[in-house]
Amino acid sequence: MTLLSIRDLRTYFYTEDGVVRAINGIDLDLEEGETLGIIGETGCGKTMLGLSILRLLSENTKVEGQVLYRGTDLIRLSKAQMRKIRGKEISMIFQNSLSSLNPVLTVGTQLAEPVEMHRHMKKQAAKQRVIEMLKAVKIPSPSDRAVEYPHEFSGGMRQRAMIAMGLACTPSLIIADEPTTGLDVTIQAQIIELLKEVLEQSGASMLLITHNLGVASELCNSIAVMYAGEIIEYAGVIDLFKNPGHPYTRGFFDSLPNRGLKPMPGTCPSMINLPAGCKFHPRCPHASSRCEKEKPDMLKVEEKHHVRCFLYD
Ligand SMILES: Nc1ncnc2c1ncn2[C@@H]1O[C@H](COP(=O)(O)OP(=O)(O)OP(=O)(O)O)[C@@H](O)[C@H]1O
Ligand code: NI
Repeated sequence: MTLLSIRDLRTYFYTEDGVVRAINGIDLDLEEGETLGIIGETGCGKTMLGLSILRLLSENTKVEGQVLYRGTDLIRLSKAQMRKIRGKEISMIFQNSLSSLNPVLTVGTQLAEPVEMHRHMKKQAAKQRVIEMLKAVKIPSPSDRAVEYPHEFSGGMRQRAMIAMGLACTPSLIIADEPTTGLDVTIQAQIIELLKEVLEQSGASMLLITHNLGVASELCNSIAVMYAGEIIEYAGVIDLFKNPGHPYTRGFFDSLPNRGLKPMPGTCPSMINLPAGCKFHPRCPHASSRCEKEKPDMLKVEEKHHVRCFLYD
């Protein structure tokens, strides 16, 4: 069953400098129980995609298209209806756990909040649930830790607490934005193991936003590669690593430390002045005059492997 269907999603910011086109027509399907990775260079719109799905954007933003969650278009829900979905049906685990947690509230109080709100639990029951949650993410002495403040937690423990918060109301979909970034390698591995375990136990689907390909390969079934607010390649995880099709994906892989550290020439285009045609053409070693004028569709190179590039036309 398809849990989430995104159709022609577009997210624009209206700024003094002009319109920032952060998401430019994204189509994606996420199946029940699937983990889909969203990868790409910094600034390509990964976080904006997550925030657009949950409608966590500021007033100067316009979101167009459809985000169908179990057939309901989230874009068209009222703010009150959206609040009922957020945290309960779909939750988000953010990049920086220190800035996402409130420094003046204990970890336990913060974890209890969504439980009390969505599950209508009384204070005492919610407290019990918080301790269970901390236990589930393997935080030692959970009842002692629940009364501590975020700064008393180490980075790894805080990220565990964030995951616990994301799971508090047993959501069907978790959007995790760089859940291991900033943690040292050993802790990173522990958090990946923990995410694997919780996904297996809960059966939840996950949209995993990351530029860490190691993390993506450990957790994802399939991967969508983003460039300048578009998906330019989509494939099963093994297929993508074996046969990256888009010149951007290949360049991105080659630029990584474990794959040669060969820097890709140029930078991501400004989202205010996007190039015509294929948005990657100014940086592409294979660009032809067609690429300057025409935007390629997603072309099928193999079963479940699509690439937005005329090389496959
Ligand atoms: N509030 C805002 N107003 C205007 N532009 C914004 C705003 N927030 C983000 N942007 C722009 O939207 C684009 C996409 O940003 P986004 O944060 O989604 O990138 P990202 O892929 O998540 O990058 P990173 O890997 O660094 O987290 C960027 O060009 C950014 O400058
Ligand atoms: Ni981001």
